Order: sequence, then C-alpha cells, then structure tokens
Amino acid sequence: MSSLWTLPDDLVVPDLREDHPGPGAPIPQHWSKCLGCGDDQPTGLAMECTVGEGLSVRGRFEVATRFQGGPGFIHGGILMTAFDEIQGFACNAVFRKPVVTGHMGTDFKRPIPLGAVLEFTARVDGTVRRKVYTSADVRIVDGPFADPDVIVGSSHGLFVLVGHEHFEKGKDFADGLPGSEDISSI
Ligand SMILES: CCCCC/C=C\C/C=C\C/C=C\C/C=C\CCCC(=O)SCCNC(=O)CCNC(=O)[C@H](O)C(C)(C)COP(=O)(O)OP(=O)(O)OC[C@H]1O[C@@H](n2cnc3c(N)ncnc32)[C@H](O)[C@@H]1OP(=O)(O)O
Repeated sequence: MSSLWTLPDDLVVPDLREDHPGPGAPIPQHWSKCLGCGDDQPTGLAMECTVGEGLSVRGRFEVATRFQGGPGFIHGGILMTAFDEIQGFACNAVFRKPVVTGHMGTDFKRPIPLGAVLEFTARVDGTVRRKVYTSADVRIVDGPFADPDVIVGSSHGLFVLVGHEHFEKGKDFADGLPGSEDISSI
C-alpha cells in the first residue's frame, strides 16, 4: 500500500550549486535545541546527517527506548519527526535557505523495533515557486530486523521557502537561539 502523491506538471528540478559538497560530507545540526538533530536536546533524536548523491541527503539515528509506541516498536509520530527533519535537511542542503513544512505524508510499511538503527535518504524532487517537493525512505541498517534491502517506511513532503522573519515571531518563546555553529545562522 502506498499513499497517493502526484508531483505537479510544472515541477522545476534545481541545479546543484557549484559549491555543493560531495556525497558523504557531514551536515551540521541546524541548531543545537532542535528535536530532530540538536545535540543539546536530551529527549531528541540527535539525527546525524550527511550529503547524499545528487539532490539527496542521508540521516541516521537509533530507536531509543523512549521512542516506544506499541510495546517494542517505534511510535509512528517519531518516524514522522525523523522524516520531517531529513526532508527539511534535503531542502536546506540544496537551497541553503530556511524552509518550513507545509504538508507531509508517511507510509508505515514494516514495524520498526526499539534498538534498530535507521538510515534515511531524502531528496528534493523539484520546486514550484516557493514550494519544494521532497520524498524520502528509511531502512533498518543495524540492530534488530536489519535488512538494508527492505524499505520500512517512506514519506513525501511539501516544504515552503521562507525568510528569516518567519522565525522572528517565535523569538519571545524560544528556548535558546541558534548560534554561529548552527547552519540556521547562515
Ligand atoms: C531565530 C532565527 C532562526 C532561524 C532559523 C533559520 C533557518 C533554519 C535553517 C535550516 C533548517 C534546516 C533543516 C530543517 C530541518 C527540519 C525541518 C523541520 C521543519 C518544521 O517542522 S517547520 C514546523 C512546521 N511547519 C510550520 O509551522 C509551518 C506553518 N505554516 C506557515 O507558516 C505557512 O502556512 C507557510 C509559511 C507554510 C505558507 O504561508 P505563506 O503565507 O508564506 O505562503 P502561502 O500561503 O502563499 O503558501 C506558499 C505556497 O505554498 C502552498 N502551500 C502552503 N501550505 C500548503 C499546504 N499545507 N499544502 C499544500 N500547499 C501549501 C500555497 O498554496 C502556495 O502555493 P502557490 O505558490 O501555488 O500559490
């Protein structure tokens, strides 16, 4: 079973920037307090991301006990959080500009056990004006149920390019603010 998701006919596939780093280059957290990638967010996923082939990025994290939904398995919302993060990173790697999630859909194809090490691949499929269309999949590459040939979940997203003023509205409520070490400060 797979969700219905149709890319628009007027999709524009972006070129890679000349200074785009090659596959395997590490991508820093976008800021330390982020639930998805931050290293100063003890309840978070601390997803580690690298540049992938072409317009893609990769991300990895281990399913900790605190991410349990049904007994022994990942909570579906945690998987969606990871997909949100990695598709956001795909946009950021290609455009080096902030995006926010407008819409996301996720297919849960196989149960994912606690202790599994998940590897995500996300890519920019194209743009229409400020809209960035993305897709992603995930495999278990280590730990229980590991089989790198099996896609255990997939996702599509519509992200919207925004200016930094979008985030100004949150400053009064923020738990810290991005620093120079975070890619958000670019
Ligand atoms: C303090 C400084 C901090 C600076 C941080 C800076 C940067 C961060 C940098 C890097 C990040 C790196 C990696 C990212 C990692 C993770 C990402 C996680 C992302 C999130 O987790 S983020 C939280 C959840 N997210 C929201 O909190 C969004 C709430 N929302 C809004 O803020 C508005 O809704 C917005 C801005 C989306 C649009 O508003 P708007 O007024 O700017 O523009 P508008 O409405 O015109 O939409 C423009 C075109 O998008 C289409 N469109 C819009 N929404 C759609 C939908 N749902 N479905 C289908 N199409 C949609 C329209 O139909 C139109 O399409 P068209 O061009 O065809 O007319």
